[in-house]
Amino acid sequence: MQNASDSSLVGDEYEVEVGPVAHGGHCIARTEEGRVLFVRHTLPGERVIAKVTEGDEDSRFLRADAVRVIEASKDRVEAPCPFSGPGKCGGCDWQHVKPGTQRRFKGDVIAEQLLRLAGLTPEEAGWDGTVAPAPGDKLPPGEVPAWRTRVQYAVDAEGQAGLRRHRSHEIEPVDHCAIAAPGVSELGIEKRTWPQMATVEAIAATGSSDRQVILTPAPGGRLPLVELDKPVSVLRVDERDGGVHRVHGRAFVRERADGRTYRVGAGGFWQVHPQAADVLVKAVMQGLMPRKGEMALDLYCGVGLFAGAIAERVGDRGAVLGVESSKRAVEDARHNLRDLERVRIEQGKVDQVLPRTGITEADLIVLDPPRAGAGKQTVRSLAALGARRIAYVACDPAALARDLKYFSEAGYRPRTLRAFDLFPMTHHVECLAILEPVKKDD
Ligand SMILES: C[S@@+](CC[C@H](N)C(=O)[O-])C[C@H]1O[C@@H](n2cnc3c(N)ncnc32)[C@H](O)[C@@H]1O
Repeated sequence: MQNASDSSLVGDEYEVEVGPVAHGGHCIARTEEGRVLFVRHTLPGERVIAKVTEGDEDSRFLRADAVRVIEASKDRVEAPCPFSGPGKCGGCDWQHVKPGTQRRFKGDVIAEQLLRLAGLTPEEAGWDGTVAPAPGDKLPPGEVPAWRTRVQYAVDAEGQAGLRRHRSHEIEPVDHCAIAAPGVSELGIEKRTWPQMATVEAIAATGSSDRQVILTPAPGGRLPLVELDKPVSVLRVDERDGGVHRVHGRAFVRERADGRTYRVGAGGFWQVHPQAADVLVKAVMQGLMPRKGEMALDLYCGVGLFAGAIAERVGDRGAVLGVESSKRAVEDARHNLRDLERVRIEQGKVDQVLPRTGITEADLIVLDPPRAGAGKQTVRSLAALGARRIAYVACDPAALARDLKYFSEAGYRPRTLRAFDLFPMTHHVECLAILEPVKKDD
């Protein structure tokens, strides 16, 4: 993002020694005058020329790209993707870093957030400090896990699909995304033009051959006749109300996890890494250890992933209540779990639905909120239900740490914490905290 003010420092260059990794895919450095820089495309310990990309004289910190490396870290590699680098595609943050070191960086960020926002050391959080790769993602040097089963391409004025540059509306033209799953790459979105379109989202389901393309026309744009080499369903986003409508084929894709098939309608949430749903279900079940006859809540339940897994385990005498705000996802969840009689799905926001249900206690709770986390009020009302264990699935370690602090104030502490690298090459990381009530004599 260019800063146009008179005091803009965009374009200025500083030679700096690079400090630690910070949350967001950059490292911290200071200029000789003491200005704080968030520098991308570098690693801790490097000496680089950092060119300012955002900020002015009055900014608390400046954003910058390392445009020249003077002293390289031993953990630096040549980025396997030619579209990665200063000013290019903004999708990946760590292409230039060895995969094991990427995971170490993510671990450093989690540790820093836990300490700063929750006052927890790794030991106190029940975490061994590691970030586990997804099964199959440990590859020979130079090879990149092709994990993105959902890719949103932006389309330029000529109808060419590309990927957005970092913090920008500008588009980097690409002929292939290195981290796109094979099912997405095979659709060849980059190989044809998309006149009058603003974005094209490609989805390749896991465990079924379903492929889907969701088109968003540019303002006033008309839908093109879409003919791809592969069988694919096509949907379009209505620019007036944001609704997603079927053009041809199915209005959903079928995903598989934990031995069940889940229908996911357009725009509905499903984990992007093909192993993620299985990895998380397994870890949540290991952490909660559901018992026959227990009553569980699956909050922010999407299309019912954890509700389905828990319901199978608590059996006919148990019960599961799922809560989800998206109407479409609720329809899918009810359809997906229709064989499980003791599952009920309620539509609405967690903080509004829970009081309405009249539920005053639960044995187990899973919550998997969006990036912002659950927040103080919701955490308090969950703690009041007295669950013997709570599984908190988090895609943002900062939000997790904030909510862990609220849980601690409400009498829950982490029993274990695990972290998974379900977004290789990017700064994103998934965490799972299993919480339990603090005992009186603790
Ligand atoms: C990270 S997704 C998790 C979905 C599901 N647990 C899964 O793994 O597939 C978060 C979900 O929460 C829903 N959501 C967002 N805000 C919500 C709220 N305040 N109350 C209930 N659901 C919400 C979103 O629609 C989305 O489906």
